[in-house]
Amino acid sequence: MSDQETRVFEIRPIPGYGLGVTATAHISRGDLIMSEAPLITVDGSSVDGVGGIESSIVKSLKSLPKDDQRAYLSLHNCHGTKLSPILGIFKTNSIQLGVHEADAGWQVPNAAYSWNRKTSEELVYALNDISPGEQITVSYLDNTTSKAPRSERQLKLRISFDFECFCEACARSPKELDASDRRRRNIAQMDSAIGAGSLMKSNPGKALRFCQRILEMWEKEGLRDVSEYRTYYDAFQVCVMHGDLARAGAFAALALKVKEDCEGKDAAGLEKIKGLLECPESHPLAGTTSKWKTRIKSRHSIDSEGFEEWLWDRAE
Ligand SMILES: C[S@@+](CC[C@H](N)C(=O)[O-])C[C@H]1O[C@@H](n2cnc3c(N)ncnc32)[C@H](O)[C@@H]1O
Repeated sequence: MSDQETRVFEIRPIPGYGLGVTATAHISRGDLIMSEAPLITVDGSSVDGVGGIESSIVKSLKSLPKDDQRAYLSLHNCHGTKLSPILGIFKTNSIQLGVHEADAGWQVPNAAYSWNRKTSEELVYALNDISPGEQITVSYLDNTTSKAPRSERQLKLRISFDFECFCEACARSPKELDASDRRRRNIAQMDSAIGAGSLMKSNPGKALRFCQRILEMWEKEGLRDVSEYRTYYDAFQVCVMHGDLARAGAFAALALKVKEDCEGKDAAGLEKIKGLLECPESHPLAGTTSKWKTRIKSRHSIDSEGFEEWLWDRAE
């Protein structure tokens, strides 16, 4: 965990949630909140079944100082007697390394964690600006389930963590919940239409409009996480495919910014997007058609006036 003096959070009981993490200073989107090496890790590919996982945890625990062993055993176990305490604690608190996904399972989290392969640490970055006293929250769900309608999210949280979530996304009025669920279904449909690939080629204006609407809808949902990276990258591909190198470059710049904000400057995949930002025409889809051909010189800078209108100008 970061040095006590520079810590911007504290761990304390939150009524109804057990222990939680609260900001002690102003935190801006893109700030690193904490970085921590795991107490123990289990390599799922080299252990056999549940028994193998348990033996691996026990072995790792025995090699730790007594204080760390006690710290492990004091963690929350939401699985009661269904699993041994060692396994129950592991399943309640472990994070899959390398998976993109602070504390409290939130559907509009203000922070997200990511694995840093270079330092072998889990990092938590702020997704929004966070005020002192505000709870720091991350999603407990994988990228697909966290984007699903409320009933699916609740079911998964009940099964995996045994609680009912009343975060601001889940505790909306029935009318607002209905609108939120519809938005999420709509996003999923547009996402798969773009993912299918043929839309990008046959109707790039519509594909770009879908990207724009997905971003707008997530903003309405109050969620600005690393999934924005994929949407900007899709928009990049639409533009590069049809020869608009200027907008492709701008979308690459936005994709890069999202990834750096949510996962830091060491994030996996940054080199690739930096390369595409420098040279969009190096992408394999570049110039599939010349429908939108532009010269890269005409790129607008992200901060310039009128940038948003220019950026989405080709959306239909
Ligand atoms: C990884 S632990 C988090 C630390 C836990 N709060 C503690 O006191 O040890 C997961 C557990 O925290 C609680 N929790 C997390 N987010 C919650 C939420 N939004 N609403 C209610 N309980 C929550 C649930 O009991 C869940 O099983």
